[in-house]
Amino acid sequence: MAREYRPLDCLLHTGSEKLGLLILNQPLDGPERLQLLWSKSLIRACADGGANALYKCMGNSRDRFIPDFISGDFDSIEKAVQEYYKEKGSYFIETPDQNHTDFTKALQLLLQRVRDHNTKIDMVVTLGGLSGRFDQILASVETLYQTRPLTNLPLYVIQGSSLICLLREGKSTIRVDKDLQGSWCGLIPVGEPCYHVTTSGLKWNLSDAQLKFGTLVSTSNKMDESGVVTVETDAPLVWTMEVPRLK
Ligand SMILES: Cc1ncc(C[n+]2csc(CCOP(=O)(O)OP(=O)(O)O)c2C)c(N)n1
Ligand SMILES: O=c1ccn([C@@H]2O[C@H](COP(=O)(O)O)[C@@H](O)[C@H]2O)c(=O)[nH]1
Repeated sequence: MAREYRPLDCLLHTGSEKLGLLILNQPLDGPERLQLLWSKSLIRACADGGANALYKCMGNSRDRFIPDFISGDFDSIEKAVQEYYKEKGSYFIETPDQNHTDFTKALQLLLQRVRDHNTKIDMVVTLGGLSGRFDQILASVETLYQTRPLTNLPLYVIQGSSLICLLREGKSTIRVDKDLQGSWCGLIPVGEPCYHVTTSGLKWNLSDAQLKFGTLVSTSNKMDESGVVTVETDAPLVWTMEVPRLK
């Protein structure tokens, strides 16, 4: 059976989907997107300097946006921010391991808490991770590969006008409300080559094609007017698409 992805539904004011929300150390795209995602979330967390971003973004409303936990090696969170969220009751979890990023460790903790408390969420949305340092951008993709054995939930990473998620081997269906369709999308074989990829619903479809760096990578592709893309792949594959600005 195909896995279903509805990557942009989390950004609609309608809908009943429930989220896990993780904030990374990148500037947030403004309070509106964050408020909407926050209101749909059953668990909210920051990775280290992500707490600085939340603190700054929410300004005088920040006391209504207190994360459940903040984790990391704590080399980036500002002292005043740390004190503020401690006083407001956020749980602090130190993860000193220097072989994994704060993103990977925070996502693992979030998924662990979801499992332990039997929290019913439909997806995890991470804000940040796609801009700033190039090593961290690639590490964000790597986190999605690392986390594959831990969950079947869709994991979306969103920053600015970009979204990524990792499609598993097998069949996937991606549905996007026609009003939300952006002008570009792509299928990027970052972690390993994909030797057999077949798609429908794209302007440039693939038919049992190889996607591999040095051979073919599908960038600057477009969804057709159906709003439904199907992807069948023999290896995990990064789906990326434009995130429109929503009012
Ligand atoms: C082969 C190898 N290269 C590099 C590292 C270093 N390293 C990998 S993940 C990590 C932690 C990164 O923490 P994070 O807070 O996510 O990023 P920072 O802002 O500190 O760079 C470190 C130090 C390593 N452990 N092994
Ligand atoms: O340029 C950057 C810097 C960081 N990130 C992400 O945020 C977390 C936490 O970062 P800290 O610097 O430890 O506060 C990091 O693991 C990255 O995933 C980023 O995306 N871009």
